[in-house]
Amino acid sequence: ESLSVAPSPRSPWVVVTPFALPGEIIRAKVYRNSRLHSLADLISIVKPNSELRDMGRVQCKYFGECGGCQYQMLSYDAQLDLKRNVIVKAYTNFFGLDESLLPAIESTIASPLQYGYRTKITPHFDAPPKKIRAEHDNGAMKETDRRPEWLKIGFNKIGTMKPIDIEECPIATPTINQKLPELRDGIFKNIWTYKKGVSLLLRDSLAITEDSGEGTSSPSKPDVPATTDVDILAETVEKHVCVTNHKSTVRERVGNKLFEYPAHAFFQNNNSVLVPLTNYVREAIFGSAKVSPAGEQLTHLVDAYCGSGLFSIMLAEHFQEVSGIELAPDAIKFATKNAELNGIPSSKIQFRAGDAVNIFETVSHYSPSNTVVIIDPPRKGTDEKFIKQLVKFGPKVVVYVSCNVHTQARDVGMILREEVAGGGHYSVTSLRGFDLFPQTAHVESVAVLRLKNGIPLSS
Ligand SMILES: C[S@@+](CC[C@H](N)C(=O)[O-])C[C@H]1O[C@@H](n2cnc3c(N)ncnc32)[C@H](O)[C@@H]1O
Repeated sequence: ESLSVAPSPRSPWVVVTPFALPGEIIRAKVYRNSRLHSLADLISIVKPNSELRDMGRVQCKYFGECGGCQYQMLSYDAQLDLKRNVIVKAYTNFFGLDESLLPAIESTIASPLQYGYRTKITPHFDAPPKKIRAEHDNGAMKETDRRPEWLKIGFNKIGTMKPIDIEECPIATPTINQKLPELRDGIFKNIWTYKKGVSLLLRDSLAITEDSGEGTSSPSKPDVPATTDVDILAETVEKHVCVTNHKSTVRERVGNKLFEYPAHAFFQNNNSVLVPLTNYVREAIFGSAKVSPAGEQLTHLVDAYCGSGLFSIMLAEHFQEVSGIELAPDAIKFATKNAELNGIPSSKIQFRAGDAVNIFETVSHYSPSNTVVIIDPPRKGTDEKFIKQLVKFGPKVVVYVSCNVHTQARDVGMILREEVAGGGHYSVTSLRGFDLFPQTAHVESVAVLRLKNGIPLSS
């Protein structure tokens, strides 16, 4: 979205318009007025910012209409720069402390895939409108295998809650795009059976074959218990399939590890960036030479908001003991299963279902000065209760991974303000974006905090 400020003598007034870039002169039509700002549709670009905009880069036929990927006219480097600015602005507005307490915000780390990366999409459609259903029920309408004009299966039109029809999604993986037409055809054929709108699910998964235990696979009975089996799987089973049933199991490979999770549950949506992301977190903790800065001995890991165990399992080999916590019980079952799947003994890694704040009771035997806590909460961020417990525990290193840099900036500010029980404060030692969502305005942000004695705070 672009922000245009109405010229004086008007009172401060901002017009929010999608798809416009800094420095452009645009013609826009206001469709809604709110307090201190209006929302507008872009009608035309009177003077483009030709340094930034190149419409030849756009790869999606729905660009400008679909609310999804607004950055396609930008070079990838410009997208990464803009995302860095989002982090700078979020910390300027929400950190709540002096910005001199922050390190230089480094350049955003690129995604290896910039299209064809999304492993999950959820197109949706509305049920037949009443009038049309009445016509159908009266027998006044012919059955058809083709999509009726009123039926749109796709993503919301920008600025609305109504879907536009989407036949392909260039940011989704090829496996998902191959499945989409078949799924859409099934809906055309059965549209009169839908009384309500439906959100579809398409997830890219590695095939789980007979050999690898499909059908027998259950959280309590791991289908691939030993590391050697994982290696065999790596060579033999890398066929991708598209999972559409919310209750099915999805399997993904991240580096030399395998992860399974229920199709309806959370998993990071860009597989291509997960090795760079988890390597980055490892290096942020231990230093690039795997030598911990200034004689730190980091032997214990706490993974708060652990989902199905991505960070715990990817980093387990670098720690003596790992403990994860997550609210969703089925994600925890899969995290435990994933540890087994990758040959990590239960004596070393444990996962618990519960609110993240409860983890500090269960790791009271961990020595804080040897402990790293990873926090990866949902968009709303973490909360004061968790932060108070975190600081009371006082781990040596905190890595805060976030898909919402605004709540992250607020939470990091809160952590820095608290004084640790044994004295000292946290300081941010690195802050940088990760591009999990190329072509879109979203950015993942990773902040690394270390406990220092006697760091002065200015607010
Ligand atoms: C952004 S996801 C991160 C998951 C995992 N770290 C990963 O990378 O796959 C956030 C997770 O936090 C979980 N969650 C939400 N609220 C929570 C809470 N109060 N305590 C613990 N986990 C929570 C969600 O179920 C979700 O799995």
